[in-house]
Amino acid sequence: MIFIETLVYVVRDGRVLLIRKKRGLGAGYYNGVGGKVEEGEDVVSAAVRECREEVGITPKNLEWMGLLEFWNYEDGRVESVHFVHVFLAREFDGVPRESDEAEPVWFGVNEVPYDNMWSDDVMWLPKVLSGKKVYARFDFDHWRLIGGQVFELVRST
Ligand SMILES: COc1nc(N)nc2c1ncn2[C@H]1C[C@H](O)[C@@H](COP(=O)(O)OP(=O)(O)OP(=O)(O)O)O1
Repeated sequence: MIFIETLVYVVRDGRVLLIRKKRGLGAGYYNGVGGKVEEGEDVVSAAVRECREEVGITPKNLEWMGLLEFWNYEDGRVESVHFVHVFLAREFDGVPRESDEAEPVWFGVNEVPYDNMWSDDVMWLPKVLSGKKVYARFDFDHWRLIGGQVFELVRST
């Protein structure tokens, strides 16, 4: 199975908005706000929709920060591939509220709870939160991280 997904990191006043995911893949972990892109939807519309659904806010002026690939293997075969577009939002409308999918929690950008997040996050999220664009690929075995590479994207002139 191949999935196109989004992750949005809302930042304001030195803090980043994460969700504690309540169900589905990664339940119990803190993560950015996001989910799967639906049929016929573009990635920005999907990112905005997920923010509205999961925490009741509308992010504005989303900044594309990179692409992550997550390859999950089971018994030596590819079980699923997830292409995840990452965005920063420095402005939003609304007040974050809890939903049946997610509990929103603000953290200082230097106090992100990496011990309670997907193990890949510490390898790329600090770069994104400091304004760097990234491409990364991570391999998992039954969703246990087994390898990965992270590249910073730079504009060539
Ligand atoms: C494996 O490493 C991952 N790390 C991080 N930081 N985030 C990940 C990883 N794998 C998936 N994600 C993110 C990407 C998306 O934002 C969500 C996918 O969540 P879900 O499968 O629950 O998607 P939804 O559309 O919200 O769920 P429904 O299918 O129930 O509507 O996780």
